Amino acid sequence: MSTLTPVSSFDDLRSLVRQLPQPDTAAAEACRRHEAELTKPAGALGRLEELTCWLSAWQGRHPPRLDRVLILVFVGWHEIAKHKVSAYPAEVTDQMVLNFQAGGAAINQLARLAGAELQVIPVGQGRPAHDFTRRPAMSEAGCVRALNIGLSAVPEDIDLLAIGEMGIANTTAAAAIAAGLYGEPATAWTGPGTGLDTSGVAHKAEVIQGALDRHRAALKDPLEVLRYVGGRELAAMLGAILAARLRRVPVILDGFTSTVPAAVLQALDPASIEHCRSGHCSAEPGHRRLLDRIGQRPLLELGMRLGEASGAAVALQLVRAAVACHNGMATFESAGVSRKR
Ligand SMILES: Cc1cc2ncn([C@H]3O[C@H](COP(=O)(O)O)[C@@H](O)[C@H]3O)c2cc1C
Ligand SMILES: O=C(O)c1cccnc1
Repeated sequence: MSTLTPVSSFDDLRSLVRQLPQPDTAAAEACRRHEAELTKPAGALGRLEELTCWLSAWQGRHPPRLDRVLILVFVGWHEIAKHKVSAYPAEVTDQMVLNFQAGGAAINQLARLAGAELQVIPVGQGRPAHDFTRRPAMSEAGCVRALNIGLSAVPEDIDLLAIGEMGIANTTAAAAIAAGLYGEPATAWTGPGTGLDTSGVAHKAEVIQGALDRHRAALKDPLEVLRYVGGRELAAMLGAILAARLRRVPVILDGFTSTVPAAVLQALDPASIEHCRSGHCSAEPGHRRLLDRIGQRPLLELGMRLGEASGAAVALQLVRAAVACHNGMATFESAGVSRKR
């Protein structure tokens, strides 16, 4: 398998973003033409039809296929957790890694059901992202290491990738990045995460606002925002989304936290996340706001608020439904069905 060359600096990453491959418009066109021949009123499968042509465009083939689907869950640790910004204690992150390995987490069940391989990738275990109320969450070298973990995690022979995360307190980092990226107050992006009450959310927003105020001068550049107030699993997710683009692998995004790295990438180049679709809109209030900002319409809205790629994994069933119809249906001609009058 060919490997993508790791980046050695933020500038290196920026130059990768300037060389992004484009979708295969001929494959997408072949998909649209075939869609029109299938035994149904034109457009009757609604958004499922768009999904198949999106797959064709990025896979560069018609018909699209879903033989190998991969779910990557990046795990990160956060010193910011000590500010009581999560409803759960920091040790849950390690405990959940064991739970993933034992097959007991929600994503283990959903990945199996979706016919997807699941890989859980710890990012900087033993080296939590620093308390960003005091100093940057990561050095540039540390952030680059995390980006490279994501860049190298995407094989070239997969048909579809879903990404997700685990890391107690990472909705704090995600909200801080979103606020920093768009230059907005922390309150606009802060939510309950694992289940804070109203006063807990207010405290979380204060912690984030304090960090934004402290680092204000550094928050002019999207990658610096990620480095100052982010976390290692968020950087790795950005690397994986970028790797997928470079390999022309379509991506399903999960919740608020996994959509934030996509927004950072989009801030570097507005067209850089065209290979991504939002699997669902989570109950974390910042997610709807972020999806509007990056121009994505989620496939599902189920009130899920888990992370772990769980919403993306449920959405994979819709992608499978779309491909099953597109690749399995008869045409008007083959079935002898009359066309529109
Ligand atoms: C048992 C458990 C399993 C999880 N799986 C994902 N998360 C989710 O919750 C965390 C983010 O929320 P916050 O910022 O409020 O800590 C992340 O680990 C995320 O993946 C979980 C959280 C818990 C408690
Ligand atoms: O939307 C998310 O990504 C989310 C929400 C709550 C907890 N963890 C993740």
